[in-house]
Amino acid sequence: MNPLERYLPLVDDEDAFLAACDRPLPSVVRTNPIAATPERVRRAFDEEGIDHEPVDWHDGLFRLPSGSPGTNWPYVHGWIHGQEEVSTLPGLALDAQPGDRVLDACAAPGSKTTQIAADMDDRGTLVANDNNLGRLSALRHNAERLGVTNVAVTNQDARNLSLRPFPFDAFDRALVDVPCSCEGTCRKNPDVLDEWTLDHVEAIAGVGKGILTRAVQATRPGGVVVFSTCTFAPEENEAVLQHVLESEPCELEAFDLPLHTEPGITAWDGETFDDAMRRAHRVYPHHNDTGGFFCAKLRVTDDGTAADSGSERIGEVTAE
Ligand SMILES: C[S@@+](CC[C@H](N)C(=O)[O-])C[C@H]1O[C@@H](n2cnc3c(N)ncnc32)[C@H](O)[C@@H]1O
Repeated sequence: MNPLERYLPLVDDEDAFLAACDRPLPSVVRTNPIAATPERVRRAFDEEGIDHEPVDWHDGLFRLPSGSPGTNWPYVHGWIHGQEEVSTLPGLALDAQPGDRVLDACAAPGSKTTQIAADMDDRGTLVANDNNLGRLSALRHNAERLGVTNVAVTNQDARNLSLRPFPFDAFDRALVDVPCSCEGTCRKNPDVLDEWTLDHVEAIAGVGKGILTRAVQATRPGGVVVFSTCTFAPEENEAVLQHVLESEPCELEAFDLPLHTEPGITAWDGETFDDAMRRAHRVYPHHNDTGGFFCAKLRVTDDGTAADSGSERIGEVTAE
């Protein structure tokens, strides 16, 4: 069975949803405002004869109908970064400010990290953590190419993230872009549907719960935690949020996104979720001709336990 059929009861137009999931996704690049303006990038594309189309809801994004972004010189100069449209949404929700202390708990290869660094005007502290050392090399390369200097790279299991390496005991904001079953990337990588199993969905949802829990604990009261996945599976989305709402001092906050989204759901497969789940956003491919995505914003409400809960530092820390 095609796993996408699980979600037909959730969508407004079943045929349009399945047809969109079957169409290849165009390459998209994000302007890196540390190095260039959207207008400068557009002129560079014109000068080089690179086909490009604007994205109507974000003036820094361009679709490249006929090319891979890594082969043009605006890329080599760090003016642009290949990043799917929906992948820019968590950064918009996080709204990081210059001088903030920000955690990116699952950061590699750094698309969202480098977007957040630009929002911070490359000032403050951005901790880019990932448990996969190989993927962290790609993050370091991207940060260097894009001229990002406010990033500290850590190699920890985010479920036990230690704050000992840092001269502060809580973050102002955290992004939790967890590993997932990646169903929403099927337009780019159809293999994800062939490899799909419910056992994997449930196992990876457990990892998501652990990472989101620790990120909330590591964020100061009043701080913001953004949670995102590229899957439609409620087990990995609403059920993870429900777990954290019940166990940590935080609440779901309403927020706007500049494209068509649907609210998070309040029931799935015999389970019910908090009504506030409707404040989360589901992105279906047929509404904006994008990948699939999920994004929610939590506000930490009470004094959590940001300091280390006795866990040992697991990985190395290197200043970027
Ligand atoms: C969806 S990807 C992150 C993409 C990244 N945020 C970006 O925009 O480029 C999920 C990441 O989580 C990492 N990961 C998986 N389990 C983890 C864990 N327990 N702790 C920290 N990172 C983990 C994976 O190595 C992977 O790089």
